[in-house]
Amino acid sequence: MDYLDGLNESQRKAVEHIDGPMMVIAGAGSGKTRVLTYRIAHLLRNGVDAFSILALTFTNKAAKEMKERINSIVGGNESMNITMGTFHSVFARILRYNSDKLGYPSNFTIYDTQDSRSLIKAIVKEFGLDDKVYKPNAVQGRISSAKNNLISPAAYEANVEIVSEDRMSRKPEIFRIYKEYAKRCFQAGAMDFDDLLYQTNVLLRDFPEVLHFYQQKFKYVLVDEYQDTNYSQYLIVKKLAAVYENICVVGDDAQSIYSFRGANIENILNFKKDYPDFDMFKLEQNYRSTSNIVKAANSIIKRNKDQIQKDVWTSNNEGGKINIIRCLTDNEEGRVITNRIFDIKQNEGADYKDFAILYRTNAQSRSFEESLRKLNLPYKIYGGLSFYQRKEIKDLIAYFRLAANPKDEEALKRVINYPKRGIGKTSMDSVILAARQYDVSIWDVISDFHRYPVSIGAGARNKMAQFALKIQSYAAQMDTSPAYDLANNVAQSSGILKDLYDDKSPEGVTRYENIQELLAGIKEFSVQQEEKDEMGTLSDFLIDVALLTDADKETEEDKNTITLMTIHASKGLEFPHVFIVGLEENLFPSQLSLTSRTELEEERRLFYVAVTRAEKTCTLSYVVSRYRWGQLVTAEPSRFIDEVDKSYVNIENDTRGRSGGRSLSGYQRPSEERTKGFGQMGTGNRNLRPVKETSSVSSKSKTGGGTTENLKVGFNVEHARFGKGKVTALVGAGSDQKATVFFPRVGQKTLILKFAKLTVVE
Ligand SMILES: Nc1ncnc2c1ncn2[C@@H]1O[C@H](COP(=O)(O)OP(=O)(O)OP(=O)(O)O)[C@@H](O)[C@H]1O
Ligand SMILES: [Mg+2]
Repeated sequence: MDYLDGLNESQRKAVEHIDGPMMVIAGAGSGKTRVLTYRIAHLLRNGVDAFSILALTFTNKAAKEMKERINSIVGGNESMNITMGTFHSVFARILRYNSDKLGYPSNFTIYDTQDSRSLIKAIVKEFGLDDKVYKPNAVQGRISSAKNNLISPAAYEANVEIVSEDRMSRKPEIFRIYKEYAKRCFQAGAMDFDDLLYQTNVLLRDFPEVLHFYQQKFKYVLVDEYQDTNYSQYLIVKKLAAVYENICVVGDDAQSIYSFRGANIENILNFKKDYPDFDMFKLEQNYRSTSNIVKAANSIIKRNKDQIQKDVWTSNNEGGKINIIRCLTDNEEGRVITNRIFDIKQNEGADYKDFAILYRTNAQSRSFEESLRKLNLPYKIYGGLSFYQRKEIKDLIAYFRLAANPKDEEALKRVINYPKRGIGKTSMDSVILAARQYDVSIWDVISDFHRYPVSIGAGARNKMAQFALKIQSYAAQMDTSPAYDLANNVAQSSGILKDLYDDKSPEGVTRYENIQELLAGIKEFSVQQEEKDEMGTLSDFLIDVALLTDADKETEEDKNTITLMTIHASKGLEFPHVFIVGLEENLFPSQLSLTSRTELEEERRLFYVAVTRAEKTCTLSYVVSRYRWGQLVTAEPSRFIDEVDKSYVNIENDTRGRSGGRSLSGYQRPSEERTKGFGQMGTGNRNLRPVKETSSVSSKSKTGGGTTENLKVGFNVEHARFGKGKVTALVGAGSDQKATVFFPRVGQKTLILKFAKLTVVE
């Protein structure tokens, strides 16, 4: 079969467009990413050299999948030679080849968000500023936004408008912090995430021969998720495509959700200005979702004023309605959703990987983790505290970073006295102070006390010098040893492995195992590199690690697991069954977004993104009270629930007015103890109108003793064969209502109430 047969008429036209600028703006699930993939395959089929293609994707995982798909269409492994990945990972590599021009070492460090924050914190402290006013987060946001708009420290300081904005927000010293921050990153041979784009712009601006080289190399440029590019990214793409103008961008203005990171929807409008003769393609048929989901999503997004008109339709089945579940607490939400997943899996033979739980903030994952773990269901959390952010992993990686770039100050400060080698804080403070006075990096001082004398005790000085020697010996092996050999050597001789091995507490054992896992990962990296006939240094490995996006952190055994992630990270992905949780005012939409229409519209786009991830079923949930910031707060259902057209919605367990005195049974949840007087559930139910009345349990299911009428999650029940148990979830209504019950004797069962002989017991 011809590969073009896998496309509809409009998609095919877009794919067959080879030369000249083009743009596809189309709704979710309409095949934009598919068009991009097929278009690359089509280019290759038409004799375009793989080396001349640059494709920018939202995650590295998406790039990997795209390559596999291209290979399956074209045959062979030509896709290996395409430059493809996220903006950050593609340009980090380009910067590595050219770093000397910018005065950076080729093994420059990439500072993660935590590194940046700790550096900002240190600067605020050194400047004697109040860190309650100059909060690292806020300052970092400001610096990041400056960089993404290509505003240098000098330009920042000279910009009257910006400086007066800072003054208005009572942070007039940000320009000084920015300047010092940029200087210190440079001294440390480090770039933060924004620098990867900022410095690429500097490189292409100040070195015409470099620009020329890449313009000639990348004759075809393709960008997915174009609506979320920021100014810095826009300009890179514009410069690279300036000669051949073979540029293809695909996106959906209705899914622009990264404006807080400087993403600029105007880039879509700029495209029209930059390439007046561009060809525009529209895709309107959605292939992903049931028609109920597509229609519900349309009804959400049409409330936004700022959008390009689109008509998305589908010929897929109608499917079920969007379910809305109300829970009392976040813990109950965890249980109910988990049980629902369990049921769908049992009844439909779905795989774990068919399910996604999407939330607004990472902190919401806890209750789901707990209940998934209880039921022993495999899951994977993307984002949040990932493997690479664990202390022991960061410690060992800090050694790797130093081996690649000894000037990396954040890494140096982290491990100069770990494992303990008797270098105290006072000596370190003196060294840091001296480094500032000599205007060099800490590394310069400790590796050459003759040149940079510091008045500290001889003992401390010796220990620091020994540490420097150790790092130098690692650094010497960087370019000659395969990643795994050096990593293993560092893990042993730094003393980290021994330190963790000696700790026999369960946590210590886990940490030791984590280090082994990291080493195993590096081993795998080394083997893969060898297969490509490359050595693969530890510093190559570090780039891969530093630029993993939230959706990338997946290992082999993660493949068939339930996905937990933020909506932001879910962009571009699809799952048969999607649960969007925590639909409450001040959480989603987020409290911070309630001050302006544009911000509220961005939250609504986020909601649209979430709903359009679903293929077969989409479930929304909200709770009446939730623990936030260590306190129980009463929540109101999100306005977004109300905004979905009622014809596509099924409100499931609306139990208003029926909660009576039996709302919370004794052992239902520990939260009850935490919340005396928490009895007025339903008060938060403000805007919700039940679509259909649901009776909790058919009263005909009376059996023997207590009846199961008004059965609720948390009730103790007894079953003739299974014995005593506890209700963990209720699903459906009327004669179809089912209860999931955990029986200590036999495990969990889902029972149809009209058949099951259940008795409520105290
Ligand atoms: N012509 C087609 N025939 C069959 N399946 C298709 C066709 N076009 C797209 N699909 C499928 O529909 C789903 C959505 O496509 P794709 O992910 O490319 O959409 P998208 O527009 O990029 O979505 P998003 O806006 O969420 O990024 C995918 O599973 C894709 O394989
Ligand atoms: Mg896509």
